[in-house]
Amino acid sequence: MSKVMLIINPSSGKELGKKHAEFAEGTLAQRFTEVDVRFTEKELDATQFAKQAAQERYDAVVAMGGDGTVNEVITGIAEQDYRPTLGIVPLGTVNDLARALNIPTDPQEAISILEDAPSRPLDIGKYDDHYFMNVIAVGLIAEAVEEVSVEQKTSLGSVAYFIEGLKAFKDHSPYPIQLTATEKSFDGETPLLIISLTNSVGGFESFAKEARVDDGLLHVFIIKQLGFFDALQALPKLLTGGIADADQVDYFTTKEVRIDSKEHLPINADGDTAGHLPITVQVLSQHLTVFAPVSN
Ligand SMILES: Nc1ncnc2c1ncn2[C@@H]1O[C@H](COP(=O)(O)OP(=O)(O)OP(=O)(O)O)[C@@H](O)[C@H]1O
Repeated sequence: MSKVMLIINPSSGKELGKKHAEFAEGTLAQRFTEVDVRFTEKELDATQFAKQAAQERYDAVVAMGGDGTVNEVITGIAEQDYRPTLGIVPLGTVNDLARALNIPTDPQEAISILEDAPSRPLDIGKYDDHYFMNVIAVGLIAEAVEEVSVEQKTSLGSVAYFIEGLKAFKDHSPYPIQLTATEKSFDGETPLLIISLTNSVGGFESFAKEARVDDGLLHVFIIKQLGFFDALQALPKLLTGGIADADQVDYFTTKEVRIDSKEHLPINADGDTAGHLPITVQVLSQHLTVFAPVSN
């Protein structure tokens, strides 16, 4: 007897959740004896469903939705002693965790893989009582997220955020940040600070090319003051080479970092605004297991 809970956000991405539900249920039925399908109706439903799946010792919980839905599912199981294996069917715009795990961004293909994909360990991050699976950003990205319209997001995907971010570089002075970790301290100004668990940030799969999903590390990028054209020149590196070795970037890895500011700055976690500084961010090394194709 094996049980899986399939949690679907019907509003994610292009609202394709209902269309893919039947195929997903059928595919999971090849692997598990019982498939419990739940549709979310509002914020935190996915967290509550996933928590219940952990408490009732389901073998697996599959999140079908955008990064917000996957984050909610992870939040639901992270705190539990018994944690079901996670499955992901990406329906959103960015889908960073799916990219990092080599899970196809085509929903049908991602569903097919769940029939027999092996599981592998997965790091997640924690700050205060929040969890994240991909990225924490402080600074310009928060502005960019608010400026991007739904139409831009649908037609341009992650490039829309980059364009809005570039515009914001022109209009804003950098933010005062104090950062403290065993490996490094920083007290200065930055337009953008990024802490990543995986290689894919904002849909750019080469952003943190050193990062592995189970390396037990936070990858910290402090972008130094940039002009608009410096930022534009960084684009090829973003698309292909990774930005850790760019002149305008301070990069290090750690397991825990505290970030503070004399300003009341919002933070962005996995693409959504979530709380304010100060925060202490830590990695929970290999805290979850996740179904994913055999990685390269
Ligand atoms: N039935 C629903 N109708 C509207 N909103 C919902 C529903 N169920 C859940 N939600 C909310 O939708 C939020 C966003 O969902 P999600 O991130 O999965 O999709 P998305 O925004 O389209 O994806 P992406 O950000 O990758 O483009 C969830 O955090 C949740 O609060």
